[in-house]
Amino acid sequence: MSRLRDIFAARVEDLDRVKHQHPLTEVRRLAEQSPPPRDFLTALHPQDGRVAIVAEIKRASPSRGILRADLDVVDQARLYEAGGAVAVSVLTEPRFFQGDLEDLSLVARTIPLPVLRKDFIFDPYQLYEARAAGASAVLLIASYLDRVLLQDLMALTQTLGMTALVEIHTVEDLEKSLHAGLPRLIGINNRNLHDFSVSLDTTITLRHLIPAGIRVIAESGIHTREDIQRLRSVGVDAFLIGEVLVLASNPVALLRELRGEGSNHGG
Ligand SMILES: O=P(O)(O)OC[C@@H](O)[C@@H](O)c1c[nH]c2ccccc12
Repeated sequence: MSRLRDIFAARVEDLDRVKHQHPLTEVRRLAEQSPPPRDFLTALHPQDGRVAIVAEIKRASPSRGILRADLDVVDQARLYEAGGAVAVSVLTEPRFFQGDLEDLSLVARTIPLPVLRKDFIFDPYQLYEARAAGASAVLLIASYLDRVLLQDLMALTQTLGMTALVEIHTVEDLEKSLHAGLPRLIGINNRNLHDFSVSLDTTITLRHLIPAGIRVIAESGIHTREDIQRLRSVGVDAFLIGEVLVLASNPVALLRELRGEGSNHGG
């Protein structure tokens, strides 16, 4: 549990500081004044039937270190939109991923796609912050949150008009999520957040245990068109892809290839 605990522990410290600078009442007011969020769930089902990719922006990760220190988040977001991504995920954790809430806010103001706040969320304050920054969705990591907290955060996310992406990695996480209310969207993380090992078999094992009606995103370790076809065949609705897109010299071309556009692999 150590790596994930370390990241959350750092996040608890960060949040204490932020709360002193900007009290909850202030952030809540900003959230309430923000325009209604774009619909994340609807975006996952593009009308033209194309493969739904949520493209991620991150400068670094604890498993890989620095990916691209000079990444321009606005340029990258525009490339993702041009490549046909249905939504964008922005890491807002500063220490391990070198992200910032301001990155999310810039992206949300620049492109029309819905934006996911990718962070280590454990406090309602962070949901108001997300909403005020223009997020349409937030990540909730089931393995870290107890059932009651998960339930409260899911409920507030919905009240604020955003979508909760409830992330699971094990059967226990799935059971906890289902008991915490009715998630509308579950992300199966192929990466073990405790030791960072990755296997797409995680999605293949857990997918069929998720009740009908819940949308499913496969997350992490997706590199090729073949990976996508393999995961589509077990009924995954959408794909969250970061590393290969951040490292790509031509993210537009890579997105098109991953989506099967303009290739002879078929859609
Ligand atoms: O870069 P990848 O392997 O394509 O993975 C993206 C995304 O799934 C990953 O960044 C992620 C999934 N769950 C998380 C939780 C916290 C931080 C990051 C993540």
